[in-house]
Amino acid sequence: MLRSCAARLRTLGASRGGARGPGAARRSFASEEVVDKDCALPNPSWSKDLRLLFDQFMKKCEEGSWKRLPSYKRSSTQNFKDFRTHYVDPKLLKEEQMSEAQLFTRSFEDGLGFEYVMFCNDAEKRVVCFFQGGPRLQGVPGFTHGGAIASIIDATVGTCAFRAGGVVMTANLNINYKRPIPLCSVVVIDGQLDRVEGRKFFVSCSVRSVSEETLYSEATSLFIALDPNKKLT
Ligand SMILES: CCCCCCCCCCCCCC(=O)SCCNC(=O)CCNC(=O)[C@H](O)C(C)(C)COP(=O)(O)OP(=O)(O)OC[C@H]1O[C@@H](n2cnc3c(N)ncnc32)[C@H](O)[C@@H]1OP(=O)(O)O
Repeated sequence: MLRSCAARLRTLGASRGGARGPGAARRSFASEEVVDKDCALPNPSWSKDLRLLFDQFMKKCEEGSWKRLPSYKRSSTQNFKDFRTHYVDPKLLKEEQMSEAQLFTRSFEDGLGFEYVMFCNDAEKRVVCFFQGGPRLQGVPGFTHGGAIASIIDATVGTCAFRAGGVVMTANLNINYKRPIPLCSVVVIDGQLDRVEGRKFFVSCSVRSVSEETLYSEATSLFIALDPNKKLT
């Protein structure tokens, strides 16, 4: 699996006209189309497994019960603009740093970090994420770092809570790591909103292999919908 992952990355580099120096990477990053690119679509680094799952669920979207969630390096939706003005103390915001800010799970070059796509089924209160962790997410040799797994779990269960409760933040995330995830393999994260108590959204998820034979991790979480009358800091 690792060899095919490295091979895919080599072709990716070639398809981009070879290696790029940091300047080139930053130049391409700075251009608007890169920042506004929908990252939740296939790119050359996606494995066959990830493309197959994507195609399967795109068919479900045509049937109407599921919806693919676009994903960007930076979110310019009104929700997040309100978030910043409403909840963040302007003294904490250093504009020059904020101009570089982007979603952590979208801050790696194609294929090196988090390759993923999420689909939601609001009727079932579910969000499913197909995740391929790249070579920059290594923990122990050959396996995905536990913090990277926690990040993609947080994003998946967080999106589940967000769809039900709007602007939420993670208050608690408990993960049981049952089996290590081989680096560059594809896993299925199935998030389910379990219950809502006022501003508290309880979401759980499983992380399984594509064949569903291996249960890698299980998690429970609590997200809190932000109180418009409370500052965060
Ligand atoms: C449109 C664009 C789409 C994009 C989609 C992207 C979606 C991404 C989604 C996001 C993905 C990434 C998300 C991230 O990565 S968010 C980043 C990580 N999280 C944080 O930094 C949050 C830090 N914590 C806080 O800011 C506050 O504690 C919050 C805001 C969470 C609550 O402070 P607030 O002052 O508002 O509320 P409260 O303290 O009155 O508590 C309220 C109730 O909750 C109960 N409680 C609180 N904490 C815990 C706990 N640990 N266990 C059990 N219970 C807890 C508490 O007892 C009370 O219960 P009750 O007395 O009412 O019964």
